[in-house]
Amino acid sequence: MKVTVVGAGAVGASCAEYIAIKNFASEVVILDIKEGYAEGKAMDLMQTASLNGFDTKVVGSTSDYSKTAGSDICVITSGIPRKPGMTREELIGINAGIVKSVSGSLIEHSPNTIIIVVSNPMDTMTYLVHKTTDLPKNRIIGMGGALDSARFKYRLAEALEAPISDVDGMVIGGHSDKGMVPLTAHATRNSVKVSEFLSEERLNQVKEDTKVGGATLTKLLGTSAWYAPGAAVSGLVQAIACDQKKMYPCSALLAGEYGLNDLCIGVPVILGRNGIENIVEIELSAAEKAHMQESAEGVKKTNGLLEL
Ligand SMILES: NC(=O)C1=CN([C@@H]2O[C@H](COP(=O)(O)OP(=O)(O)OC[C@H]3O[C@@H](n4cnc5c(N)ncnc54)[C@H](O)[C@@H]3O)[C@@H](O)[C@H]2O)C=CC1
Ligand SMILES: O=C([O-])CC(=O)C(=O)O
Repeated sequence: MKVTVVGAGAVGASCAEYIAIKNFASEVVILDIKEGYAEGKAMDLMQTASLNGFDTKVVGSTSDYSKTAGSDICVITSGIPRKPGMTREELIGINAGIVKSVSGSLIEHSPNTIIIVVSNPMDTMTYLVHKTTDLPKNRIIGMGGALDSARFKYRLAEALEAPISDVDGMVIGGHSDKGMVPLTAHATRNSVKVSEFLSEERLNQVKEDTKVGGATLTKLLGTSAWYAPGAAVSGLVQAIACDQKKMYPCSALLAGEYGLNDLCIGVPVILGRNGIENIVEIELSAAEKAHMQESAEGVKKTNGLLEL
């Protein structure tokens, strides 16, 4: 199992590290345009192999896509992150060009690959890859919901004063400050609805804190987060590589599911060796449906800025 990660920055390096530590891939190639940067990150990571007990070979490459040839899974993290006060949507001008050229180069060397898009604005960048490549739709996946759901569980556990392992919950919708739809009515603590323990007001606070999870960290760090994004990507990569058939909310191209068409947005999917093996349609309340519709309108507005 060969995995390529484009972008050796904060998220790319974190994701490569988690994939290597989990020890399910034979090779991880990290590629960046900054001379020597990916080679340096790869060497540093390889020097953790004996300490962390993994056999995955980590290779760095400066813009040489021949090293990525035959990758089963490619992750795109190349592009600029936001700074405090910015929205993810503001990154489209620079990141669209990067994601388009990177996905083309990856597919040229790995025509059978599955692509996971991370660069922001992620739902629109995922749509861009669908529109500008010939890959079948099950092989283009956007990562956002897995991260947003992890943040939702963190906030739920905080409110419940419970260990995170007691908590389950999912976030669907667009990966944006306003577009996320945390499914509070479905969230549970050991299969008991969290609404049995938390007031509507507290649950609304959890929802709002979840939606601005990325912005909160960007304000604290001066740039956007990397540990949880890297861990979330590695979870998706492992689900595909190990054919786990796990359900994650991912940005998928919709054709009628959830009453939505011709956009990529976060919905629950089953991930296995073929990428998105199924889109799961769950029953939403009237309020959740309305929020999902509003979220889709936001994503479509950003998609409209693409020069296709
Ligand atoms: N979808 C999600 O949940 C998340 C998305 N992100 C997004 O991921 C992206 C990366 O974030 P960071 O790693 O923090 O940024 P970073 O600035 O640390 O790293 C980005 C790397 O991409 C490289 N790069 C730029 N153009 C390239 C090209 N054409 N080919 C190869 N490499 C290229 C840069 O040299 C840099 O090393 C940002 O757009 C950020 O908004 C970040 C966190 C979560
Ligand atoms: O907040 C950002 O810009 C990066 C990101 O998507 C996240 O951490 O959720």
